[in-house]
Amino acid sequence: MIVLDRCAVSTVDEAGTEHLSGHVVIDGGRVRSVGSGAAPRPSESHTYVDASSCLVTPGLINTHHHLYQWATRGLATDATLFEWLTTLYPVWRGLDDTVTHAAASAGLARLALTGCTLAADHHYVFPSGGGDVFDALVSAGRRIGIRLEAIRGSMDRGQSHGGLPPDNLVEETEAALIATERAIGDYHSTADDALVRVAVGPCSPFSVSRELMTGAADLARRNDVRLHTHLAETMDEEEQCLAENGCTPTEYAEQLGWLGPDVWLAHTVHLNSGAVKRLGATRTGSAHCPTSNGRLGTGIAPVRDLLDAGAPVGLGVDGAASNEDGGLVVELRSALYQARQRGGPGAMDARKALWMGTMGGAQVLGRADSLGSIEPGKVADLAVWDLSGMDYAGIADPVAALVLGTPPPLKLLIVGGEVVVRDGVLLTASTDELARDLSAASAKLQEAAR
Ligand SMILES: Nc1nc2[nH]c(O)nc2c(=O)[nH]1
Repeated sequence: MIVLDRCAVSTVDEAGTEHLSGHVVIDGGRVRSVGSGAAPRPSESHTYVDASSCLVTPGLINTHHHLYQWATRGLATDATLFEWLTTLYPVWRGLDDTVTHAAASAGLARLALTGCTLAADHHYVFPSGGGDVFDALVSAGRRIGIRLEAIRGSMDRGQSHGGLPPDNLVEETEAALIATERAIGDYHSTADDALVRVAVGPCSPFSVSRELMTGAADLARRNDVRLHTHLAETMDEEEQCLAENGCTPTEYAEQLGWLGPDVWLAHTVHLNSGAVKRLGATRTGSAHCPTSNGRLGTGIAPVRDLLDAGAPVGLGVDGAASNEDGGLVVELRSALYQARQRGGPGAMDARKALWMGTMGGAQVLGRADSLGSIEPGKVADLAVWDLSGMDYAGIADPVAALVLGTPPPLKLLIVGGEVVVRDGVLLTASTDELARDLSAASAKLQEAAR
């Protein structure tokens, strides 16, 4: 049992309940109580934490990532998405299970250290001869100790079929579907506090055939798991889709059965008003990736419009090859700034940004019944932000300090009642070791690409 006392609490519950001086009691991996004033002292043995000068929020939820890309940061820094991908595909050809494990471990560590308790990772590169890279990803998740939505991605449309990736990087359609179903059987858990869930994720319309898109949707629905892909990220994609299919990417997705409450789409930058309405009406989720969209110069997603239309929207860090920082908390501020650049100062406030990074993400990943807010009975995934010190001195509103101020260090990161980060230090792995393995993995990939 853990008692967090004398802290500000932003519960992110339906009513937006906050306590300027309050407490949270955690028992058996769940929230036992949350409220104002001093914590009731339990009679059972417990760990007492004086969390004054801290803000407790739900753990942040990252709805889109490509963890393997930690091994290829800093390349093609001034390119469009298609130029960036065609530069990186040959490097990713060298990916294997050792590189994936090192990259994913470092990426998950960075996420944990920036407040993330659940990360969705879209792994879509499976080079022949690379060993079991999906297994390496899941094992990295277990090592670092945050929850993982492991998305078994795929590509089957190489250049000889009009796709963007080289032929030597794509899988056969049927083989990709069989491997995806195997990943679900091996790793998916339906428990409401599951540490690992599996979703189905053909990569993007320009790297996946129509057959794989529809086959993946059938497979996911047969197995009752979620569906994920990239959509409407650039105008290049839209132009290609119009030329090939005579419709926009959103219309194409709908034709293939790819809108619905069990689907979430990464980026959704280029949406016309009809597309926004369809995503809202079908409750299709969006993973909004503001930093990556800025790094690749793809545009500003219509997040305010999507929320107003009733579509769930969460935040995504995206792969570290298009977001070298790789941290999650800073995405709260990026999302707020981008919404305001598009829609003016009333388009988003700090609390809505925090909502997107927590409850919005839980909705997008279909886990809002157990995660995303601090309420009795819910799973105890919490970030305890340390707002002591000069950087936060005198900022009256702790939520504004979190979203608009310097990204704060963590006093604690708690996943299902287990402490993963204490006083800014990751407890589950040595960051020196992670850095050493990551450097070796990056060098190995770049060497292989020469
Ligand atoms: N930002 C990204 N967009 C993508 N589209 C695609 O097909 N792959 C990617 C990717 O890795 N990052």
